[in-house]
Amino acid sequence: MEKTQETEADNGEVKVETKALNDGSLCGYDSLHSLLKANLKPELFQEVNRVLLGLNCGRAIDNIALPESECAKAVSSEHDFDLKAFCFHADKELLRAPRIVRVGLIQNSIALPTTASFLDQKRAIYQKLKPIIEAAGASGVNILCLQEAWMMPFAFCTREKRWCEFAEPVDGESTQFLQDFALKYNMVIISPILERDINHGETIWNTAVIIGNHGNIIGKHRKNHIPRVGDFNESTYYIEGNTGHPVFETVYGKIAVNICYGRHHPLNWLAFGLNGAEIVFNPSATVGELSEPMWPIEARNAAIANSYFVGSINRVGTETFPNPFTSGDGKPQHADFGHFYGSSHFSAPDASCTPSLSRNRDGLLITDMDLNLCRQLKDKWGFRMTARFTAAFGLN
Ligand SMILES: NC(=O)NCCC(=O)O
Repeated sequence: MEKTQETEADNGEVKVETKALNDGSLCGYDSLHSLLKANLKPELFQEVNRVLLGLNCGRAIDNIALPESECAKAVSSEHDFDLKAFCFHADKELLRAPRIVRVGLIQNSIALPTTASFLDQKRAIYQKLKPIIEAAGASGVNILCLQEAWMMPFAFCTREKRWCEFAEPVDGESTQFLQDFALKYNMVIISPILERDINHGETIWNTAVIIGNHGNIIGKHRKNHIPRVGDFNESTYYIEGNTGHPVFETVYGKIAVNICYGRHHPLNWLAFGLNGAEIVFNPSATVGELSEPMWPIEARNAAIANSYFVGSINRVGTETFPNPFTSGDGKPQHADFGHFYGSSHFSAPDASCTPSLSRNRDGLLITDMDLNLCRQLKDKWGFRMTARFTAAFGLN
C-alpha cells in the first residue's frame, strides 16, 4: 500500500513522494469513497458518486442521523469502530404502506493473536463484539448480520485440524450469546459460525444460524459453495452444504444468506430470489489481492438481477497463524492470508449502493430500506417476467 504526497521545495518545484503504508488503508484513506471525496472537487465528486453509487429515487443515497443512536456514536468512539448510517427510499404507493426495516452489518478483526489460548480468543471476540451489537440494538436495528465464522480466526488457510475445536452446534455458546441481544432488542440476528452437527456424526459445516427477534432459532443455512482458491483451503474442513436455498420468513421481511464464495455463483443468488428473498446477506472473509475488484460488482449485480437488497460483510485485518503454509502455487510459504479488506456495504435493487465501511477498522453499518422497492423494481424492469428459465436450463 502506498501514499503519495506532494511537497513544494524552496525553488517552487513540486516533488511527489511515495510513502509505503502497511495499515490496510488505501493510500492513507479508509475507503475508496473517502479517497475520492478528499481528492476531487465537490462537483466532480458528485458526478463520480452518481455513477459509482447510483441514484435512489432520483437522488444520491441519503445519510441518516439516528437520534436514538447518540449513544451508538459515543460507543463507536470509545471502542474505535466505524459507524455509518444510510437510507434507501422507495416510491410512495397508493395501496401499500411503506415497509421500512433497519438493517445492520458488523465487520471486525479478531481480538487476540491466533497464538493465544482458544478459550481466550473466543472470549475476547465476544468482548469485542458486545459493544458493537449493543450499539446496533440501541440504534433500533431490526435485522443484524455478522461476518463469516465471526466466532473464530479464519484458520482454514492452515489445513490444521486443531482449529475444528472452535466448531459449535447451532444452539451452542455463540448462539446463546446472541440470543440475549435478540431478545433484549427485538432484533433478528444472523450468526455465521463453524458448525458441528452433534446429532449427525459430529460433522462440520460452514453455517449461518438465523436467530429470531424473540431469541428463538428460526433455522440455519449451510454454505453452498466451498472455495478451493489461493489460501482458502476450506474443503479440508467441510463440504458443500445440504440446506438448498432457504428463505426465512422473519417478522421484518424475507431473508436469505449466501455465504462468501457463493457470491461468485449467479445461480445461487438466483435461487434465493426465486424462493422469495427480499434481503440476501453475504457474510464473507476475503482478501484484497484475490477479490477486491470483484467485491462491489457481484453483490450489486445480484441485487439488480434479482430485485432484492444485498448486505455484504467482510472481515477486517490480517490474521497471522503460528505455522506457515503454502498456496500450492510454487510461491514461498507464508503465515497469513493477506489483508481482509472490510468494505461492508448494502446494494439495492435499483442499482444504487451505500458507501462502504472502512477498509481497515471494525465497523457497524446501519441502513434503512423500504422493502417496497423490490416489487417496484420488478414492475419497472420485469426481469422476473422476461427471464426464460425453462429455455435456459433445458426444462420443459
Ligand atoms: N470464505 C470464502 O469463501 N472465501 C473465498 C474467497 C472469495 O470468495 O473471495
